[in-house]
Amino acid sequence: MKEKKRSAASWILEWAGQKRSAYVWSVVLAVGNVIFKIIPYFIIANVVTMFLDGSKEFKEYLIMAIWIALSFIIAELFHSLSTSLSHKATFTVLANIRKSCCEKLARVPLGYVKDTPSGTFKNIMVERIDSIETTLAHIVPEFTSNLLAPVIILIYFFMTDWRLALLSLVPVVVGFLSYFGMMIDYKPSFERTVKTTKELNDAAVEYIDGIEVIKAFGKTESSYAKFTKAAMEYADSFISWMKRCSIFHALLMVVTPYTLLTVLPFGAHYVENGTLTISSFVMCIILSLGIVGPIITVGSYTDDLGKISVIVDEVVGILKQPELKRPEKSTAAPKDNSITLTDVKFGYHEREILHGVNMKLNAGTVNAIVGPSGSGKSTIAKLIASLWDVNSGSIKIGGVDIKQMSLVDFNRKIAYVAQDNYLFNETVRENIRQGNPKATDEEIIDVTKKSGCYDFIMQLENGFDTIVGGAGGHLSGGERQRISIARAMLKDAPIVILDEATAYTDPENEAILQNSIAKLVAGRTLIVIAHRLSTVKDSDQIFVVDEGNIAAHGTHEELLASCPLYKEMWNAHISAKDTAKEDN
Ligand SMILES: Nc1ncnc2c1ncn2[C@@H]1O[C@H](COP(=O)(O)OP(=O)(O)OP(=O)(O)O)[C@@H](O)[C@H]1O
Repeated sequence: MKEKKRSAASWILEWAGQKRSAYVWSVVLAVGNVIFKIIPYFIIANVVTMFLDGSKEFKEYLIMAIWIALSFIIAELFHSLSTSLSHKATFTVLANIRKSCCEKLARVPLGYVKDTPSGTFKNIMVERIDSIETTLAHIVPEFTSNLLAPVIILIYFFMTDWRLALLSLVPVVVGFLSYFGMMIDYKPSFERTVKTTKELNDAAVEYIDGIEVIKAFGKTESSYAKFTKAAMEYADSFISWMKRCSIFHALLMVVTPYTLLTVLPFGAHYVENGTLTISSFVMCIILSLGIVGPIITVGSYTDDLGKISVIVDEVVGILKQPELKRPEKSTAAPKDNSITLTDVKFGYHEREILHGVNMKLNAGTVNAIVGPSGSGKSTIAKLIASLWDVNSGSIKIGGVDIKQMSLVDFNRKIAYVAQDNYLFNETVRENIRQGNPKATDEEIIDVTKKSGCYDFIMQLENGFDTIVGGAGGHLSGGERQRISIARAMLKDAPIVILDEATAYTDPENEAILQNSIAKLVAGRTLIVIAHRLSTVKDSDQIFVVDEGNIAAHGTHEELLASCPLYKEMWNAHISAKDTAKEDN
């Protein structure tokens, strides 16, 4: 059955959580504000009537003036209390939306995050969520009060003189029609601006991320063509929308305020023919002036309500993404750290990449995955690391399907180091500490000594306190990899996956690193993906992947004897090494 679409308001109330009552109180106070804002209209009408009746009592006029002043003060008090409460609730809503999005991104398959340009998430989670702050904080009290005020005034207006009350609505109706004209294709127009804004963001992020390549290839002009095109479309989406709305908007702003256009001549006529008293006429003029302002304000908020609804839809779009299917609590505990893949099939999109992979990795052994580029090695590693879910088949750790394990328990089991592991723009020390937030400074130093990166860290400008730059940009590729390995080692997980984790390291350092890795992972289940076959030839077991299938597995010697593809790759590797030596 198709799930019923929830309204933006119900989502907002959910995100408001404990602060929901603040919104309720904000509305109650806003109603109080309306009542005290309307009272002066009646007092003024009363004053005019008194004056027309010939009253000359100064004291009475003074009391009326004091009541008017008091009403305004009380109305203002209610208003500020109301907006302050709605602001508190709104900041909770914004914080909760962002928290939910962040938590969600950690639970969805990596593919969804990777396939979406990072500018899109940033735009939704920062700018667009921010953009609803003012509206949301003001809309609750002010929309209520501005909607309620004209209704109360109109009821009184109809009781005073229904003919003038109806006539006063003529310009308001024209205003409403103009407003509906403006709103006819509000949703698609606004969605187009949202789309072009996203594209502009993505183009900007891509341009900045790729600036190194752009400069290196001298493509500055042609590469910002995409950005310029996005900027033009962004501008066009707003301009064409504004053009279409401008006539309706002008009508709305010009006609709506003129309730007097009908009330004055007809009122005068009714006084003339004796069907309306002068004091009622004055009252009607004052009431007609009181209707317009709030109606225009309500009109402007409906536009904001539309925006909020589109932004809530975008956030819900993220929150509704299918998650990795994992229980909150593990339903079984692995008996050891062996890994078994049974008939695993997987594709990133429609195209199947792995066509029924079977592997058995014994606990505490060193296992290598080798094969031609694009054959599916990293995909196997990522599936074992649970970054994606298999399409069919199963992956078991110690006899337990990883889908039966909670993400927390699973994460304790595995340390995964990729070729380009992300480093945060923090100190070297804090980046390594992410492997184990409870680690002491001594433990961090110890792991860097064991993984052979202590010396180079000490040579950095501020040693362990050196800030590594965005994505580790202040460090070389090899340095980033070594820090990533130290971070993974600090995690002390029983299963370690190294996916081309030493690819950027020079041969001399690679030997040191391999040595330290061998010591550090002793007793753990290790999976290594490497192009340099000499670094994995001593593995307990080597799996040869070819076009998404396991072509063969065994030790180096066994594969040399039985697997032509492995033999070919080995020979190519040896001759490349020899050529490199000769060149030196
Ligand atoms: N996120 C992705 N979306 C779509 N296709 C992908 C994605 N990642 C990898 N692929 C495709 O899946 C196939 C296997 O890729 P994979 O990275 O597993 O190969 P690999 O053997 O590790 O290659 P290499 O040795 O070059 O790193 C390739 O054809 C690749 O283009």
